[in-house]
Amino acid sequence: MVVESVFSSGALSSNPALCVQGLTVHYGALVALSDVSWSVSPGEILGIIGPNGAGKSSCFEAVTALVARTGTISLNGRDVSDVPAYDLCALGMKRAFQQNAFFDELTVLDNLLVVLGDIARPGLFSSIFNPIAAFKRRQLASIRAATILKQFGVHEQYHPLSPKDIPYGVQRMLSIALAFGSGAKVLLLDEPAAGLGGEDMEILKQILQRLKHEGVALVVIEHHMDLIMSVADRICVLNFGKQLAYGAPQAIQADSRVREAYLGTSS
Ligand SMILES: Nc1ncnc2c1ncn2[C@@H]1O[C@H](COP(=O)(O)OP(=O)(O)OP(=O)(O)O)[C@@H](O)[C@H]1O
Repeated sequence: MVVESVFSSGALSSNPALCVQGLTVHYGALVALSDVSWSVSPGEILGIIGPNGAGKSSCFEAVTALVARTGTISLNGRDVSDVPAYDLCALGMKRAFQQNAFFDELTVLDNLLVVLGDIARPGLFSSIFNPIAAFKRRQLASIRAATILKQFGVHEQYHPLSPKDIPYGVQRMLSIALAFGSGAKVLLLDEPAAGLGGEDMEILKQILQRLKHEGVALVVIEHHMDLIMSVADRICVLNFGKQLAYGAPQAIQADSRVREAYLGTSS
């Protein structure tokens, strides 16, 4: 048995925000994920790493109920294994995807107002019968949306633009802001650093650390080793759909099985 039991090693958090146990995903005959278990507590960052095709995104697909899977998933102590994807969001589990997806015909600010939904929308009745109140509500929502965007490094000059017209690095931050929306207890980020340069990488790092300090439980799939090793509290390493290792970043970096999986050599 290659995988050390995460239960016996005491590595599973005692009071997790999100806990997955025995997660298994099949795509037809292909076993994309096999018996994977990890957890993350409020104010923690769990990194998920592994070579291409290791099953990292499938892990998120499974956790967010977007593919058929077996295993159990609990959110703040509640078994949500049978809860559909749209209800998981209402329970505080949010996710940003590997590819950016925006409403390009709307401004950056309006993209977030759409996500904020009821908070921003005055409603037909109030728009017709109380337009001033509706206008004020919309104004307050815009101020709130602008504040959230700035917290994610999307500065004011980008708010009136279409997302397609802002720099790629800012688009990645916008993706995270849209996923987070009005708040999240658990935030799943799929390769947030993909394609980012030095300065954007530093901004991303600060965003992750801020969310962590605010008590959000973060699960981050990442290929960028310097980033994930510097911010994560624990790392789960996947290889060919199996959990190869699970532990503190230092232990993972020293693990010869991990080096072999990445480099084909344990030296
Ligand atoms: N919808 C699907 N149908 C069939 N096979 C799939 C599907 N999605 C993923 N796979 C396969 O499942 C395996 C795991 O894929 P997955 O995308 O989860 O890996 P990954 O670790 O996220 O890879 P990457 O780092 O390249 O994004 C791969 O062999 C992939 O080809």
